[in-house]
This record gives sequence, C-alpha cells and structure tokens, in this order.
Amino acid sequence: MNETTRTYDVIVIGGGPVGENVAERVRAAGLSTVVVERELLGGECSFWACDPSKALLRPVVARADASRVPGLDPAVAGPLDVERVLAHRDRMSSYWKDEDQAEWLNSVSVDLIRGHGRLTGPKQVAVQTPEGDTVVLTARHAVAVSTGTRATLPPIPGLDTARPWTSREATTADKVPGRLAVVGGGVVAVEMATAWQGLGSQVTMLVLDNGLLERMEPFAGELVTDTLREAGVDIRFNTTVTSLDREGGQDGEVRITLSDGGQLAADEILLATGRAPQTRDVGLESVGLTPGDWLAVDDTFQVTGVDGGWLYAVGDVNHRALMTHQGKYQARIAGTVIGARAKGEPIHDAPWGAHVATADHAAVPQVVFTTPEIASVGLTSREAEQSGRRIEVVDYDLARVAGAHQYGEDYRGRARMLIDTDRNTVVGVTFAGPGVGELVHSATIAVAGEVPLDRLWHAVPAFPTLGEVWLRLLETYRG
Ligand SMILES: Cc1cc2nc3c(=O)[nH]c(=O)nc-3n(C[C@H](O)[C@H](O)[C@H](O)COP(=O)(O)OP(=O)(O)OC[C@H]3O[C@@H](n4cnc5c(N)ncnc54)[C@H](O)[C@@H]3O)c2cc1C
Ligand SMILES: NC(=O)c1ccc[n+]([C@@H]2O[C@H](COP(=O)([O-])OP(=O)(O)OC[C@H]3O[C@@H](n4cnc5c(N)ncnc54)[C@H](O)[C@@H]3O)[C@@H](O)[C@H]2O)c1
Repeated sequence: MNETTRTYDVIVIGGGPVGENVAERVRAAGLSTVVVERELLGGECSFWACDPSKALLRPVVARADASRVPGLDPAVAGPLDVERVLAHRDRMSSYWKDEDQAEWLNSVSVDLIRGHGRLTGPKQVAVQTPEGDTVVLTARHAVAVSTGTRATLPPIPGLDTARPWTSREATTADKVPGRLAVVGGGVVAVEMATAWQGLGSQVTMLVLDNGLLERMEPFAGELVTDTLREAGVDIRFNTTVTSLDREGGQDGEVRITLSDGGQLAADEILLATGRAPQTRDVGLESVGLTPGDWLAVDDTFQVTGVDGGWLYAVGDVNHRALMTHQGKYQARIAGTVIGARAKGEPIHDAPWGAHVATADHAAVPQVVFTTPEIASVGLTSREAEQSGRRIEVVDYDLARVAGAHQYGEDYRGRARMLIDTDRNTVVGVTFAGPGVGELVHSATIAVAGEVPLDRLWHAVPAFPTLGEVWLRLLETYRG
C-alpha cells in the first residue's frame, strides 16, 4: 500500500458529464486540474442513463411516428428487430468502456486519477485507488464535488431478495422480460415503460399518484397515459407495492402484492422511484456537512455553510436540475467562476451574468422521449400561480398546425405558453406531441432571452412545420 501526495489548483471529485466539463473549463482558465473517478468517465449519463435509454427509445418512437404516415405504415407494421436494437444500444453506450473519454480528458490537459475520492478537510481529498494505494491531493484554490446520484429504493418488505431493476438494469438489460412491472410515474418510469413495451414486454405501471409526469403540465401526463394504454400498457394509478416475493414465485418470477390487496406476477420489476445524492461516502463530515445530504449551493455553485468559499458542488448532486444539459451549463459557469476567483478577476453575478446560473431558476428545458414526446422549459402554470406573477395561459391544439398534418395522420398534441403580462414576455412553454423535442430550443431562446412578444411576432416560423405553433399561440394571445 503506497501513499503519494500531489497538489493541483483544482480537484474535481466525480467524472460524469458534469465533472468532466467543470475540469475542462477550469483548465481552459489556465489552472492545473485533476478529475477523480471511481467507475467510468462519462458517468451515469453515458453508460446507464441518457445514452442507452435514448438508444432503446429511438426505434420505438420512430416506429410510432412512421406508422402514422400513409404509405409508410405497412413497412413498420412488424415487430422491432430486438437483437439489432440492443446491439445499437450497446454501441451507443461505448460497450461500457471509457477509453475515448479518458483520451479526451488527456487532450485537454486534465489529469485523471481512478479511485474513490473523499474529502479529508478543507481543500484536501484522499483517493483510494483500485490497487489499494492512497493518493493524497491538495487543492490550491477549489474542490468541486460532482458525484451525481443513485436510484432510491423504497423500503418494501421482500426487497432484499426480489432483485429489482433500477434505471441501471432497465437501460442495460440484454433480454426483453415477458412481463415487466414498473413502479413510479416520473420520467424514468414513462420512458422505460415506453421502451420495453415497444420492444415486446407486457408492461404494468404501478403509480402512487393520480397521473403520470406530475411535475409537468397535466395534459402532458394525460397524453402519455392515453398512448401507453393504446400500446397495451396496464397503468394503475393510486397504487403502491406493499410486498415483493421472488423466492415463492414460479420460474423465478416476482410476486407483487399491491395496496388494493391485489397480486401481480412479473418477470422483472423496475423501481423508478427517484434519486438520492452520492454523498454518503465523500467525507462531508470532515468539513462540517452531513453525509447523504444534497449539497446546497449559491448561484455560483459554492456550497453554503462551508467557510473559505473553496468547496463547489455541480450537477445532480446539488439537486437544482437533474439533467445532463443543465449540469453541463452549471459546469461551464462553475469552471469560469473558479478560474476568475483564482485570478482575482471581477465576478459578474447580477442575473444572467457570466458567473451565475440564472437559467437554473428561469429556463430549464427538458424533453421526455415518450410517445408523444413532451418538451418543456420555464414555469408550468402551477408554478406560475405559486410565483404570484400576473400570468396569462395560452393553449393551442397542436393538431391544427399545418406541420402536424404533414407529420402524420391523427396527430394528437397540445401546446401551452405562459405570458408574464407585466413584462410582456414568455416565462414557460410546454409542448406535447410527436416530434416536439426539436421545438424546445426555440422556447428556451424565447424564455432565456426574455424576448418581448412584440418582437417574437416578427420571428416567422417556416411553413409547414410544427414550429408554426408559435404563430398560432401568439395569434390566440392577441385575439
Ligand atoms: C434512466 C435515466 C435516463 C436519463 N436520461 C436523461 C436524458 O435523456 N437527458 C438528460 O439531460 N438527462 C437524463 N438523465 C439524467 C442524467 O443522467 C443526469 O442528470 C446526469 O448524469 C448528471 O451528471 P453528473 O455528472 O452530475 O452525475 P453522474 O452522471 O451521476 O456522474 C457522477 C460520477 O461521479 C462518480 N463518483 C461518485 N462518487 C465518487 C467518489 N466518491 N469518487 C470518485 N468518483 C465518484 C460516479 O462514478 C460518476 O461517474 C437520465 C437519468 C436516468 C436515471
Ligand atoms: N429525458 C430526460 O430528461 C430524463 C430521463 C430520465 C430521467 N431524467 C431525470 O432523472 C431524474 C430521476 O427520474 P425518476 O423518474 O427516477 O424520478 P422522479 O422524481 O421524476 O419520479 C419518481 C416517481 O416515483 C414515485 N415514487 C416515489 N416514491 C415512491 C414510493 N415509495 N412508491 C411508489 N412510487 C414512488 C413518484 O410519485 C414519481 O412518480 C428526474 O429528475 C429527471 O430529470 C431525465
């Protein structure tokens, strides 16, 4: 067991998409930087989340879209070629190898230490390497924690022996379960129910709430519910699991007892019940914080409650917006601000300044890759109501847009735009419908840019695209 010591300007614990980007930005500011990663560089997103899940969903969603195009529909009537879909998923996950990412990190002159990192005091990190050695790191300026999240499992009797799937197994499974039970009604649950039903499973969703995607506009969850049910998914609302029994089940099946007293048998059960921060074992106690907590930060990503301003938390672990693109935005801001502070440069921390993550509060985009797709940015009507602003809600039936007629027959969709009537700007948009994922950036520009409605009126959408919904929403608002 060897112990070595090294000093860097900045230490990043966690080499997921966010940690990698913090390091790259800090290095670009001229600071020496090291990333500590205990598993695979690229993190959850590249290997067990975004990339494999979207690779599974793409053929399912594309087939649904194609089946609504007259003349094309017979060509996509058969089942998917599961073997090829899974092979494509494996390729999109780089076969769970991170050489390319390590090469990239090296190309931007950031060092990598493989192992488990723990804070041991202010600006100190100890890394346990897989070989059993310890590398003691000291940071001259800052330590950034970007350790992400893991799936949370509710305390269900029988869980220990039930071998449930989490999002990791759901995105990496190499065969299609005959019957898949999905617990949860959030983003992971709806995406994975869509994917596995499309690949041939009989999916049953067990949903605690009275609808799907409860954090979004209600029509989003309603449209996804309708389409999943039409695809054959059995969705049971207001239902929880009271116990699991894999050992008593036949042929290794899992027996699920439900809150209504009913029973269900499945080959696999996915628990898609939310995330917890990976902070139980990163030495938070050594700097006066509580292990297992989310890391609260200010808008420059300095952790609150730690003296000296040297500790930053960026990405999922700070619980601001659990998405890769938003975490990478945070990383760009945090990396720049760490660089500026190290050089004693002025900090631009007024809203929308270079060193604050204002978009985290005002303009977080998300696309849910279901049938139909859901795309949103900014406030929902519920959040707008709670914010106390004067808001007008404008709704439009997406199916009435010319682009939707071209997209496919029986197009079903809806759009909602929220106008701050005092400022005359758009503060929230939700689109639900096939193909709307690619529309979301137009909405993000309108919201983040605080584009006045009078100017938005001059942004002409091309005919005949789904983007014409912008014109229809503005016309509806103007009466
Ligand atoms: C099924 C699923 C699908 C998703 N799909 C999307 C999507 O389509 N689009 C989207 O924007 N977001 C999606 N997300 C969310 C996205 O995966 C996360 O927002 C993103 O991965 C967060 O990045 P991160 O770098 O903060 O954390 P992570 O990706 O979790 O990376 C953290 C890294 O830190 C390492 N680490 C942890 N502790 C230590 C330690 N003590 N020492 C050293 N290393 C450590 C881990 O090994 C990991 O590599 C999805 C999530 C799930 C679960
Ligand atoms: N396309 C994307 O952008 C994408 C895709 C997947 C995940 N993500 C991100 O990953 C994060 C995690 O997603 P998620 O779906 O795991 O979490 P979530 O918080 O979105 O949903 C959790 C679901 O589990 C249910 N639940 C919680 N506790 C339960 C219990 N004890 N019993 C039964 N049900 C319970 C909740 O009611 C909810 O429906 C999200 O914040 C999302 O932003 C993003």
